[in-house]
Amino acid sequence: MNLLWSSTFTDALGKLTPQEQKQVKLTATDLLFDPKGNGIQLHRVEKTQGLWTARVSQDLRIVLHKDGDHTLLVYVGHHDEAYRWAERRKLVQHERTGAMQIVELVERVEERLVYAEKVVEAEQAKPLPVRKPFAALTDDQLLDVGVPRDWLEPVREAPEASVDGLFDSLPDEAAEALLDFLTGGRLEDHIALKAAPGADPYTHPDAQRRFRVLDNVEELQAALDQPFEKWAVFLHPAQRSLAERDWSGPARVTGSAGTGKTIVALHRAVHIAKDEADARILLTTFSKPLALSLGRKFEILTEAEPRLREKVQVRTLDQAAYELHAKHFGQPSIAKPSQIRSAIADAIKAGLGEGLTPEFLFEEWEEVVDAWNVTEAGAYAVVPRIGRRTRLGPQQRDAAWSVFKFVRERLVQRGVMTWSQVFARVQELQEAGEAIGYTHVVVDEAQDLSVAQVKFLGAISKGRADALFLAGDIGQRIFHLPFSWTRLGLDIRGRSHALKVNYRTSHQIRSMADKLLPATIADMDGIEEGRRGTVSIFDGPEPEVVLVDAFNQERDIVALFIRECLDAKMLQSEIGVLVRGEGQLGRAREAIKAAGLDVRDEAGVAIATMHDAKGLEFRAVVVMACDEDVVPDAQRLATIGDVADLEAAFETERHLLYVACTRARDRLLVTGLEPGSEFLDDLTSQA
Ligand SMILES: Nc1ncnc2c1ncn2[C@@H]1O[C@H](COP(=O)(O)OP(=O)(O)OP(=O)(O)O)[C@@H](O)[C@H]1O
Repeated sequence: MNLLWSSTFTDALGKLTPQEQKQVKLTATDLLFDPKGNGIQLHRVEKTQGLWTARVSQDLRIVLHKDGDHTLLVYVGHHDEAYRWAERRKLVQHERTGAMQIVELVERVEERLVYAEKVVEAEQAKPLPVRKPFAALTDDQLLDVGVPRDWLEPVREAPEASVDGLFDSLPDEAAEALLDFLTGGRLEDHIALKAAPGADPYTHPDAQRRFRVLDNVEELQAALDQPFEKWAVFLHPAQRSLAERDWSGPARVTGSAGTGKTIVALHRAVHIAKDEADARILLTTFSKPLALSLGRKFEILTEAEPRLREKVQVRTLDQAAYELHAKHFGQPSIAKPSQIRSAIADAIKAGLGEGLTPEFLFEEWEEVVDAWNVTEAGAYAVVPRIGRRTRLGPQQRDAAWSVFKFVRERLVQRGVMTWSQVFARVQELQEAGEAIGYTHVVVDEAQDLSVAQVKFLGAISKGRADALFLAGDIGQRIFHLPFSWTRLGLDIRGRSHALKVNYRTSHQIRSMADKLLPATIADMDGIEEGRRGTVSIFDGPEPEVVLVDAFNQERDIVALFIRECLDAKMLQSEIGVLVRGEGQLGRAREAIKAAGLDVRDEAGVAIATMHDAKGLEFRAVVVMACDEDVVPDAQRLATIGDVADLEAAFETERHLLYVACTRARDRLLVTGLEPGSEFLDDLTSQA
């Protein structure tokens, strides 16, 4: 006997009070021990075959589906409402795909009446004919993407204005396919897998996104104990397949912001931990706040199986390299950027680096000399100056090298080393076959890896086919100039796959943010990432872009927006105000104060720079201070020493605005002073 639960049960449970949730937990646990429900009062739901209710308390009922070997928890709610829910649904195996679906009954009569009324009204007013976007689709086309047979006609008859309601009623796989079709995609890209005859309808990939088999009582209790996170259980088939595949080499999951790449990385780590007895996994990312957040999610995911935690370490990649260095060579003392700058300044004072600016030399050090760990003049003459397009003649190279030699000597004198040097030494360990303590590395936010980090990971990927799994979005690269991974020994060609369902951001906000980036972005290895064809799973209000003439006008508009969000029952902590840099944080604070709130309140409205916002999400976001000289950051662009690098830096500024806008779930407001950031023209374009 199998006990399963569905995502609809999870949603309904989340709406009950903690006290009610406890009562449900007791009854659900009883059902696990007694799936036949002998000791529990069960009642058949008269109008629907296979559905029953189980009594939790005088008022609460769990709705169950019982069929052969399976008992499925589908819903929970107060008596009348639970029955109403059950009477309007049935569970059926889809005739074409073989996936089990919860199908809403089509209320044909009622619909026809409403529709007829609309037609009459429409005739009276003589408006344009009603557009039905799916009218021409055949039964086969619709069945192939998982539309239930009962819904073929209602789908074809649905007027464009009512498609949102239609999508709410359809199984997710069908809704996603039709939504993509509506926005220019192809239904052929969504043809569902067909299960083998006689296969368990609950194990179909589309069924697994809504149903979960409970293996043991710990799993049920863990799921019921805490505010239940859907991502921990109900993966999209594409997410599950990437997390659980047997990869033949290093692999990468891509996808635009909010498509669940982090979720896949987490599930990948858990999958390896479950699958491989001797696995030692490093689950990592680039910043401490992101590593903390990854760690918290990992705890949630392993709630039912805490023993898996012994196999996984969550920390930043720098921290992991630091620890390895400390263990094998002693604790490194890391050089600060200010030390490098002052060494360059001293070298110039000493007459070195003739004709080259300190800024150019610093960037050359960061992007080329240190990044590639170039230690000799000969190597500098041949190093691929990727990302640097200003050519250096032999004399300039010599002049530059004299500075870098000086800097290297200075670092040795001071007993400090750069991160690149730390990674290079740890990489040598790995290449020499020393056990570095990790069998697998799972990296989130991989678009922002440095050259030295990619080289190190490249060495790890040689160890075993499935040693390395990366998650990242090239469109969100905000820290480094682009470079080729393949040239550094990390080859993911043929193993990079994009996710297309956005779980975080409303359709309206995502569509607007997408306009900031081209439809396709290629990385330096020529791997193309198509960004179109992504669908959001929910709708929301249109985002707004407002430009004003004065700071106080902007402040008042933002304050009003925050008040509106609070009136709409959002918590303060669910609202974020994001700005380009430290210099604009004051504007954010003023707006929050003007909304009558305390800026020091830890649980208050969050304020962050766009860089720090990476990895965060809020129900409402204000991207503030998008002025002409702030986004892109005019000061930063002015200090770029290599003129040819300007273009690449300009792109990272665009990425930053994309990252900021895509932190929003339901509401987005973008503000600035007239004439505003040039990127806002793209954001508001009609294309
Ligand atoms: N299968 C799922 N079911 C429910 N929610 C999901 C699922 N996958 C992802 N989410 C939710 O969608 C949101 C975005 O997920 P996640 O942070 O993994 O996306 P991402 O692609 O890594 O985003 P970014 O590129 O902005 O870092 C999160 O709130 C996450 O919990």
